[in-house]
Amino acid sequence: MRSLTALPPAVRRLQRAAGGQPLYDTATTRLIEAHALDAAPSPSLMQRAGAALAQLGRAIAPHARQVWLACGAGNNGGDGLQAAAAFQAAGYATSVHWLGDPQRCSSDTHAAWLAAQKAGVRFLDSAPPALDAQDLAVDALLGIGASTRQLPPNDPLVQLLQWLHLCPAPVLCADLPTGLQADTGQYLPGMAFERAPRSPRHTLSFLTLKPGLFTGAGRDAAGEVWWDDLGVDLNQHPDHRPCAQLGGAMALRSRAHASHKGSYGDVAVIGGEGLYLRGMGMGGAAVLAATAALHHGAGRVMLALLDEGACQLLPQQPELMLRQVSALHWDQGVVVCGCGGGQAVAAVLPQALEQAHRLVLDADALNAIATDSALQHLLASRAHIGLHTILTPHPLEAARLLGSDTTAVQADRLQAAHQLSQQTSSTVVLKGSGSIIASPHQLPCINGSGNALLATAGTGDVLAGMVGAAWAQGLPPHTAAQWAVWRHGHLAEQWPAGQALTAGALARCS
Ligand SMILES: NC(=O)C1=CN([C@@H]2O[C@H](COP(=O)(O)OP(=O)(O)OC[C@H]3O[C@@H](n4cnc5c(N)ncnc54)[C@H](O)[C@@H]3O)[C@@H](O)[C@H]2O)[C@@H](O)CC1
Ligand SMILES: [K+]
Repeated sequence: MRSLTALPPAVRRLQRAAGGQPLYDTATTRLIEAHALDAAPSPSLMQRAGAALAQLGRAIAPHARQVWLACGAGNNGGDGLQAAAAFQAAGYATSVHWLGDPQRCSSDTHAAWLAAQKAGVRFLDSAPPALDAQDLAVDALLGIGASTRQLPPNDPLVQLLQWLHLCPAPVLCADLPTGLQADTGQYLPGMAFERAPRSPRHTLSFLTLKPGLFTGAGRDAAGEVWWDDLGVDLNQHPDHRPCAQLGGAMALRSRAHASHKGSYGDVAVIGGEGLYLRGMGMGGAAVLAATAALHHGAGRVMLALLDEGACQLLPQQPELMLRQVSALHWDQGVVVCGCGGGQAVAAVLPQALEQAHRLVLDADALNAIATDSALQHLLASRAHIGLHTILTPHPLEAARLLGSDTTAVQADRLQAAHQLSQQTSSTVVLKGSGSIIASPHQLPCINGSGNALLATAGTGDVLAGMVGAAWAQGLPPHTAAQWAVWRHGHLAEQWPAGQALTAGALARCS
């Protein structure tokens, strides 16, 4: 049994329920650190970081006999050395690989090196001790000071990283997993492994929470994320502005007894290219979006299939009202356009872009807009005439709209979502691990829920329907997107073990 009662109040396990936590980029974290260091705190920030690592380490691995710490040459390594002194003082057999040099390190790290020596920590220069699953390893090689450089395969840092990767004991990362970039959630070149690590990961982030822990490769790299502000007030200076916030649990408003279907808005889904057009029926995607909108609380859901009236009734979901596009009321409710729209959706987009008051654009609608400058102009003009739009691209769709490529989008997901939001004056949901929600003039949000069960066909259509449902029920667009993305991920997290997640089942979940 893990006991977390020994943790000091400043060390907080990040609960998914704690949405709204501010996230800070490296430049701002450095500013906060500099202001804090100016006050010459005692104990020093590094001593606090080391003590917090040791305390969390003891909670993660309460039956550890041995603790091994891989410490780099910079201050991240200094945090590790302070932790080593604390582990040794607490009675653990503690050993360290340190890549630093007492003649060349910072004064804080020098003090940490002296503390570790005084405590009796063993300094190693050959293989690490044989650890088992009860023991603990600490990654204190690189933190926010990591920079791109070419390391030869026999470089000691590369070797230590490999040992950490193959280590059977859980690994506690000091501040950041080594090589993960704090601002983007991408690994530095040469620092990523193809296979998942052998043991669980925890990360204790110091001073601030960093966006890179929650998006891109960050969630896999960091494992469970913890945070210690080291006793520093992050709000002490107006320049300490977060770059994003972490999205968490949200609830829709409770329903008044005296309400009716009109109180919860309409969603109209347009999509589902017919089989006759190119031999590929895509009605399922539109049905999934509409079903999800229905099961997530929209008062009424209309479905306009782009199949020339081939489908006349949906016996499996009779609540969905079939409509022709010409019969839709563009000024009412929310229009979700694009799911399974194929090539047929291009024909309805001019009208949707010009007339739909609240428009969610997904999938093929985004692809059609990316290749048509007239549609791009219509999209960008919507905000100027009081019409609102939410885009739900995956990285490739975002790349097409931005005229870039997936690698560039993934290299800085926050920036890509921000740029697309500015370019289109829309709320953007950039999907993927750690989905980003960005809107003009709002702090972006990184969603904290979800798992790889969602990596199956149709889950994006379900999300588009859920966004539409939340928006139709009266949430503002940014909040509606946040709610839907969080809920979508949360449902996947709650999915019964051993049961396959299908988009159809997800759409019916609420
Ligand atoms: N100064 C302090 O008192 C505090 C420091 N803190 C820690 O300090 C860290 C930042 O320290 P630093 O600025 O020294 O940076 P790091 O310790 O993260 O990294 C810098 C060191 O790594 C080397 N390095 C960088 N990129 C490399 C690469 N690709 N391959 C090999 N070596 C590389 C540099 O030459 C330098 O020696 C934070 O992440 C945090 O862990 C925090 O605990 C707050 C308190
Ligand atoms: K680290």
